[in-house]
Amino acid sequence: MGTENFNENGDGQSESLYPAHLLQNLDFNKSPAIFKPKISAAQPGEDWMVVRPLQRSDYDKGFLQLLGQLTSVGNISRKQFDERFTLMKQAGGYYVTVIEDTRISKIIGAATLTVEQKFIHNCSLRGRLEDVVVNDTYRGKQLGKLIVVTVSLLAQELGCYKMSLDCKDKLIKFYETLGYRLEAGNSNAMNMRFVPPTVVTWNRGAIQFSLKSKYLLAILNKQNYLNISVV
Ligand SMILES: CC(=O)SCCNC(=O)CCNC(=O)[C@H](O)C(C)(C)COP(=O)(O)OP(=O)(O)OC[C@H]1O[C@@H](n2cnc3c(N)ncnc32)[C@H](O)[C@@H]1OP(=O)(O)O
Repeated sequence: MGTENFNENGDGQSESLYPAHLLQNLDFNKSPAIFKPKISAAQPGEDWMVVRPLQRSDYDKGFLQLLGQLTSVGNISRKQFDERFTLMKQAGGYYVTVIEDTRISKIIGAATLTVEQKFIHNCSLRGRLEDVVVNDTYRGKQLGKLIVVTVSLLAQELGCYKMSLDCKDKLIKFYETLGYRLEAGNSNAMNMRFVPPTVVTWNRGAIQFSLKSKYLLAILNKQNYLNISVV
């Protein structure tokens, strides 16, 4: 994906992360998920609801606050959001997808498909499902299923040979109804957590040093350049 604008309204505000038309022809009959009543990304069942790619203007539509119902997000400025949006778009492979309640211009559901480029399996593509969340006042109305099936079908459409996810045990049943399987001998998620860099400020007369990496500090300490420790 290049740096095309994907600004389908031409208003400068609705620049999309990826082309919105990719969601219009997804065949929901390919999914084992049961929707009662039947809905799809193109026809989500309510005229005030739209399933679409993340847009730059979603900073003002509560997208980050919605992610806050999933995990800690931090205090992200508009500039930070803009920069991350631009980097994701330039890199390609990021399909952050949202559901908007257009009556109140609020993002009420989200899920991300990331597509990895591989050498294995004949230079294949692998999809990963990340950051699935539905606003708590809209849960239990099929929106979780809708957003997950949307990005899963998108992964298939883009040519991924498989799609993987990590989830809490209590959500295994939810994902099984959507076609995901625990594979015997191949269903362990392992993590290595990295401690965020420690900022240490060192005052020497009028001069102030700030070191952001405890590893750099450790090296300097070892060489006797500094005699301070990480707190
Ligand atoms: C890969 C990842 O990102 S994992 C992280 C998942 N996200 C979270 O945990 C964030 C907090 N939770 C949520 O946002 C929501 O509860 C979601 C996204 C998990 C589900 O959204 P909803 O809109 O409520 O789901 P939806 O209405 O489509 O429910 C589908 C089915 O799953 C079941 N289900 C939904 N949530 C849960 C849950 N937490 N535990 C068990 N079953 C659940 C529902 O009972 C429903 O079953 P049914 O079809 O038999 O009636």
